[in-house]
Amino acid sequence: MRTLGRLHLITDTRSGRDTLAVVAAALRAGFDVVQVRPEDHVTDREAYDLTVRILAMCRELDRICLVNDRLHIALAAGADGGHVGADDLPVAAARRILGPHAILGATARNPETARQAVADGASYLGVGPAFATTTKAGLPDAIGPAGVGAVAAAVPVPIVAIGGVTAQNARQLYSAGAHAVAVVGAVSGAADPYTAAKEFLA
Ligand SMILES: Cc1ncc(COP(=O)(O)OP(=O)(O)O)c(N)n1
Ligand SMILES: Cc1nc(C(=O)O)sc1CCOP(=O)(O)O
Ligand SMILES: [Mg+2]
Repeated sequence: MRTLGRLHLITDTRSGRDTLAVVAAALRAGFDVVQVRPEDHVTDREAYDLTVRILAMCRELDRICLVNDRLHIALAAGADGGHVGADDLPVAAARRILGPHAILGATARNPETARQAVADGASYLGVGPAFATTTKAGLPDAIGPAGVGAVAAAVPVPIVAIGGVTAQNARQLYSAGAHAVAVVGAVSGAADPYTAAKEFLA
């Protein structure tokens, strides 16, 4: 299994932005992982086409490409793995589908669910919301760096902190024990996504 990088871009297919241009900017700036996260209304065909194009961009720069929720698309496109949460396939089922070598992320918001997800086959955990976010509705309250750190201390796999992450607050999450941060709005919603992505590298 490949080493998981420390900066993950999650695509934003909502904003009317050019998703591919944002991905290109983030990769050029040095982001290590792209998670393709099509909105629920996006058809499988559209999601597949988007994944194939983003995967090609990742392959060119030897970066990792994951697919959120839709594991059949991850498999069909030949992506490096996928990510599942509470409303998706159970982690053990996702592992069976992706096979033993794929990267499999699972959302975990506390140490107990984190331990279970790892026992079921997760190779990394998405932990959040670290800070308040408007990108996704219906999330629980932010758990802060301390909540992220509590999960990191409970499991031996990399923790990817998500939710309200900016270039300014990312350091707090790494210090708390996160291996990586995952970002939507701070890059996709920026006037200049390349400059915004570069700020994370600093
Ligand atoms: C790295 C990372 N962490 C958490 C999530 C959220 O996954 P999930 O809870 O399944 O919610 P959706 O993203 O599917 O709306 C994630 N995608 N990535
Ligand atoms: C998709 C998602 N999942 C979260 C979770 O906590 O599970 S937070 C989130 C959205 C993150 O977007 P932004 O970087 O713009 O805050
Ligand atoms: Mg999901």
